[in-house]
Amino acid sequence: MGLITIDLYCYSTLFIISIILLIKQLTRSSQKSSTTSCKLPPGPWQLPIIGSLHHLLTVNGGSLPHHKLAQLAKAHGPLMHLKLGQFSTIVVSSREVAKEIFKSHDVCVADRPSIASADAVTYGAKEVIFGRYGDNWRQLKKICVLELLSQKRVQSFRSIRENEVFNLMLTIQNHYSSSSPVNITEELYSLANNVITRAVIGDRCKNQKRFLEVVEEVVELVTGFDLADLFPSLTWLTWLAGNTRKIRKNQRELDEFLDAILRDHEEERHTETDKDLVDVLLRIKDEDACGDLHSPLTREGIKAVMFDILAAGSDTSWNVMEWAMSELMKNPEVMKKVQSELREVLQGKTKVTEEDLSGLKYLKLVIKETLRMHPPLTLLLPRECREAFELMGYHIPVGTRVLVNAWALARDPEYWDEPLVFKPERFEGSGINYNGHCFEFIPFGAGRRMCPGMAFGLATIEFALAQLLYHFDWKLPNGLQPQDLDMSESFGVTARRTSSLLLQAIPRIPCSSI
Ligand code: HEM
Repeated sequence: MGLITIDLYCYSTLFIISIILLIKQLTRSSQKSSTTSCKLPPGPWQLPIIGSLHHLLTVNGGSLPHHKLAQLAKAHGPLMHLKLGQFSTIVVSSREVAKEIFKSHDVCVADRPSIASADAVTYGAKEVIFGRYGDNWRQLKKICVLELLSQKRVQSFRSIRENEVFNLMLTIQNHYSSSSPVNITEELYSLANNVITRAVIGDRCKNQKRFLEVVEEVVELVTGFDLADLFPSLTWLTWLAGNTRKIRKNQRELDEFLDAILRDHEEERHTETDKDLVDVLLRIKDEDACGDLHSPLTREGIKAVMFDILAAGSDTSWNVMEWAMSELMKNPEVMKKVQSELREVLQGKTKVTEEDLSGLKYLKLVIKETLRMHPPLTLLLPRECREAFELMGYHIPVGTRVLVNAWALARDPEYWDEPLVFKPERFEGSGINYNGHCFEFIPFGAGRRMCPGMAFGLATIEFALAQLLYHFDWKLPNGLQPQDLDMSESFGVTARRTSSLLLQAIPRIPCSSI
């Protein structure tokens, strides 16, 4: 779900592409692009073939696309036009432009671009994340919102969260006994993966470890608008990069896993109760005997949705928990305040349940502030314009890609006091929430394509952080000081930490099984 991954080695490839495309362009010089006569938004200067791509390249590969785009927006404005490879793209970097686009033109930008690698692994985008806007997508989104990820369903997975978080507490306790630091990055990754996997497929997967590896490998391959995705007409480039082969191989393996899981569920469904999300999907498929669904839910459709939820649900939650722990280590006074709240509210309880969380106001502010400074999907997910429209006096033609720099919006000094300081108090009584209407803060997106998994994600994040901070005190290992903690981020599926977070845990309140 990330975007542009471009490294130095790309320069030479870009040069070759430029030559080939230049020849193509010269031979077609009589054909005029329909967009050239339109008044497009301003943007940085473009090269004839590669467009604006060179503006995103850096000599040392240091700056990330959302950082670069934020810098460019300072020079060219909050509505900026770039040509990324073969695609005309607008980049939104202000609250006002985001509001205009999501409030007045959301339906025009409700499509996702067609990305060959994503289509391959999602059975032709027969799902929610990459699905083209239309009846099939609307039906699946409704199933997601009302059935798979509703508040009630999220509640029903409470015992999974309680059980997995308890296992995490035991693992950390064991690290203390062996006096080795905890690799909190790895532990939170496993936690997020286990919770989502059990919710989607239950405990019924043979060789679950390999299954999750395949899901991760596939996600990494489809994330990027790498060169092959940016120049889709150059099929040889995809071949050269080896992407097609890798994707085909992974897709086959992924499909075998998903198919076996689905078959097991089909064979074992004797009860009326849905044990996991695959059961829910099978029930909806069976109920279609009444013909309620606009288009029947197929086996492929179910497998595509299973992949969607596994892919979207794990890295995002993991990422937020990891950054929250990092920011708390960097800001000891915030750590002290959140731990005092937890210990005051929970009053020595050794068994913490989700019901105990309602009084944890400051913890919720800490999570909000983490999502402000570190939205996992820094540029949301790319949209594509399906109907031309006018925006701020500019013409936005059909087919234009739309990127919203949520990371830049949440760090803009025009909307935020001391935006680079981790200050959860800023949200106290502010009325700024996650609902996609406060456009300076949209970590879950906005409009029709907004995230349907917010309740699911927040439930895991809140419960895990509460327990980590309540049962243990935390120290940086080897005498490292908070100001020395490396907070650099790398661009991938989500904007994660570059280095793993290693911490020393000191048990404070004993933890017993629920
Ligand atoms: C803190 C955790 C999460 C964050 C910050 C997050 C953020 C996002 C964002 C920014 C988008 C794109 C919205 C847009 O294009 O406007 C998105 C889409 C999506 N997310 Fe999440 N997400 C999180 C957790 C989850 C979870 C746990 C699930 C599922 C269990 C999930 C499922 C989805 C799906 C299916 C979409 C595609 C929606 C569509 O295209 O209509 N997300 N998410």
